[in-house]
Amino acid sequence: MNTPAGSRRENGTDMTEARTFQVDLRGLVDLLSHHLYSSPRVYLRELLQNAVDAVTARTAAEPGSPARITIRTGPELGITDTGIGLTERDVHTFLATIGRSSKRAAGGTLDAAGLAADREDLIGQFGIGLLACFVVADEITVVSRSAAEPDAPPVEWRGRSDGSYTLRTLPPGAVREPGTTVRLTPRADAAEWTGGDQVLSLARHYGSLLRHEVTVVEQNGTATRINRPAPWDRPAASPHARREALAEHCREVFGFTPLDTIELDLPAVGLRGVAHVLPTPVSPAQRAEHRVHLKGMLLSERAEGLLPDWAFFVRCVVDTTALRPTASREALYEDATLAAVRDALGDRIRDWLAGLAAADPDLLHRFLAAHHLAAKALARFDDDLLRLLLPWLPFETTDGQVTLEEFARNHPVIAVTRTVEEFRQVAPVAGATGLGVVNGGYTYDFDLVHRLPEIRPGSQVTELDPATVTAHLDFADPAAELAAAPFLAVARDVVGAHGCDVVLRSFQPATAPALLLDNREARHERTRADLAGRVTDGVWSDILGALRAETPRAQLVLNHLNPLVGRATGITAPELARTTAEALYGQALLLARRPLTSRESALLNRAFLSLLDHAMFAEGAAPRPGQDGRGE
Ligand SMILES: Nc1ncnc2c1ncn2[C@@H]1O[C@H](COP(=O)(O)OP(=O)(O)OP(=O)(O)O)[C@@H](O)[C@H]1O
Repeated sequence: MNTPAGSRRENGTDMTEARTFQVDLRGLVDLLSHHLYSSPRVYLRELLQNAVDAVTARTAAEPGSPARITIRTGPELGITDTGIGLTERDVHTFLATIGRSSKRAAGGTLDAAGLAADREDLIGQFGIGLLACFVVADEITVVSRSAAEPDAPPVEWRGRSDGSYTLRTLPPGAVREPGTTVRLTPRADAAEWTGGDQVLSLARHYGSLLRHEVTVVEQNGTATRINRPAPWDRPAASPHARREALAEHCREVFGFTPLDTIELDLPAVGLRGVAHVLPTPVSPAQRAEHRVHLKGMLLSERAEGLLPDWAFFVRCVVDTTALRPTASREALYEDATLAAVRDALGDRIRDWLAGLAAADPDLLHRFLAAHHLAAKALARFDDDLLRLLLPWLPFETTDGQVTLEEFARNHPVIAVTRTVEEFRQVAPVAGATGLGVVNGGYTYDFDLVHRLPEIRPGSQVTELDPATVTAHLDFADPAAELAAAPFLAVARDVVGAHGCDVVLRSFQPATAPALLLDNREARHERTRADLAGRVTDGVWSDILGALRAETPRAQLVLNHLNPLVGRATGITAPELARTTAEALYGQALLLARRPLTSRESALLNRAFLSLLDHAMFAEGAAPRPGQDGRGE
């Protein structure tokens, strides 16, 4: 029998032996570099972050103490801070224990070593950041002198990627100032991330908004300060100058000149920043990505979830103290705080929009020209915004692209189509008859138009159906109707097989021979009819048949004013009449711009070839085979 792991059997009793997990550091580093972090470059962010936290902890305990961070590049990379430093005991407890952090106690609260610094002010929390250095180096050296215990001897810790470390204390004078220097010699395969230029640009990338002084000193001695106050914290001579400065910042960060910049300030979560409004339309499907800093340090340039989905027309840069990072520190942790921040920022953007409607119609027009879709999405769920924005929102109508307010003034009854395709079919004809139709086929438009009577009492909105359009078309005169009767009978026979009725009317434009009034119900009806034809089961075919009797059918309206139709209604030869009816129906189908069924394609094909045949063998053309006069 197997002995359970961790227990031994001695003299018939179980002896349980406590063991400690062994951690293979190489495996852990591999995990971090390949599965947690998006790129080896994060090593610099982790080093900077530790330095920033150390300085924050010291200045909290000792206000006015030096607060400097210096990164030195060259064959060896070093980062020195004037922060809180470490004693020998701290090194064993925090630095050399993976997963232990001085910034968090076992229970998640502030650890004693967190000193006077509020947890809110520190960036680190997981106790794994330093491992990121092993992604670019095999050995890290940390030399530190504690500010909390200035009499404790300075210490030198050398940690290796195989998991071993050495620690020695240094003579008291070896490190003059409290603080810490971390040094590493990059591996040859990491040169790409550790060269002077690269370190400078990485430091700028991550640290541009850090609140303590950060300087990069290159091998040739050039010193560059990489951070300055956030653009929203910089003083400006006037509101105009401030707007200009924020627009310039947007160009630097995002590469576009914003239509406007909305300042963001949520003191409850220590959030400051800006939302830049995009000057051009953007697909709502495109994820809006924002630049998020946590306590100054860049978390992500592509953070999602900061704003509600509808706010896809802005790009934000924010710095916050209360949001939590994921362990990779490259995304925001989705929690109740993030949800509350998202709502609050959404409200702020909504207020900006409401402010425009009240105070800056010109800017509102420019905004809507680019982002009416977003505005419509928003207005649909927000009654106040609907009231504010509906008069300004453009819609496609039979009077062209106009606002609903304008359209409602000219049309007491507004008909709205459900699909773009329905609108395309009827718009030219309905427009000519004076019927006011709005294209409700675009996202949100159908719902919004239906809400018009709430905002504008007295206006009436109906859904457009084929019967409404035909009711607006003039009848052909009785004599013409009578003369066309034989052709119409043939046409009804041919087109009726496709679930479509045929009528003769007079309408403008006269250049249009026929109009196909079709809607979704009529199309479903055809599908049902098709199905009923195929279903042999008695009960089902009865049910489908009953349904068919009640649903509207499509209508082919032939235009009596059109010269071609005038000639067609005079055709007496039955074959040519059938082909002509098929061709007129086929052309109307094509104008409806919707996918054709296989039966409809076959009809078009047949009509086209028959007409070709007629044209080629008409009087004066080559005789048909078998009719070439040779009496075959
Ligand atoms: N420059 C420094 N000055 C003082 N202490 C430091 C410094 N760098 C690291 N430490 C100590 O080492 C500990 C571990 O650092 P590490 O970067 O691994 O984790 P962390 O910063 O606590 O958390 P995170 O994994 O979230 O970065 C820190 O909690 C801190 O006590």
